[in-house]
Amino acid sequence: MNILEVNHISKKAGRRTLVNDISFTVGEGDVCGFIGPNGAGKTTLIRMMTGLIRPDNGTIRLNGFDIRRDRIQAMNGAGAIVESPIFFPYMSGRDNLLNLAKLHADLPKDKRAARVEEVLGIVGLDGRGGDKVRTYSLGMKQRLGIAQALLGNPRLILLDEPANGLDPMGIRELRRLISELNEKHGITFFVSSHLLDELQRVCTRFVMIREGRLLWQGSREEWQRAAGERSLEDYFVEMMTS
Ligand SMILES: Nc1ncnc2c1ncn2[C@@H]1O[C@H](COP(=O)(O)OP(=O)(O)OP(=O)(O)O)[C@@H](O)[C@H]1O
Repeated sequence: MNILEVNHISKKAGRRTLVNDISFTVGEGDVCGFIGPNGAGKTTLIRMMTGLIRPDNGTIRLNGFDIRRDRIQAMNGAGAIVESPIFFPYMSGRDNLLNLAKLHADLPKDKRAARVEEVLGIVGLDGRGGDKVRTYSLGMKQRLGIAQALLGNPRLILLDEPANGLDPMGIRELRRLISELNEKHGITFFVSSHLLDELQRVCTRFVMIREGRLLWQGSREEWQRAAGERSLEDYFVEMMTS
């Protein structure tokens, strides 16, 4: 089953076309890398996928629900970090999550605290849940962001440039967390990134865009067949410049 379907999506800002008739699908259980150079339209597309902005044309379905017509149901099964997650720095990670848990109508009041402990444990922040967020490293803030995305028990998580600004250790932890959530909890991921090497290690599928247009989509195996001996990075640069 396709957990994410993007059908003929276009978006203009004034006369400028930011996204031009893009279609692709992501199957349940995939970790899909979303690749494109700066300004390709990745953030614009992810913002449309989460219903933050409206496309001019086309439809987007999350878990089978149209994000425009049935946003609540569509986002019910999805979690997202689109801009850097914003937390109150003077509150603990745990209290931030308890606060955000109130937004999940399907999480009853008496289950909130247990769910918060559970997601803190999943992202490896259980030992630091009581510390104020301002004492967290960027990597810990990213993990707290993922914990927030996990609160509603999503089947799909969308991440826009989650590795931005992270050091190599932070990137490795993030990669491990994505793999673990995918393998142990069956969560599908759609992750935009410039870090091709990182994506190559974790992704089962790729969607590539340039100047608002779809350039390539396919599985890791198809990608490897096409790239041959070349590294993902070399092949990417070749496709982007051809
Ligand atoms: N509201 C807007 N009005 C005009 N132009 C915009 C608007 N939003 C985005 N753009 C432009 O659209 C293009 C695509 O932007 P977008 O942020 O989606 O790209 P991106 O692929 O996420 O890039 P990056 O990797 O640099 O974050 C950019 O050239 C950007 O300047």
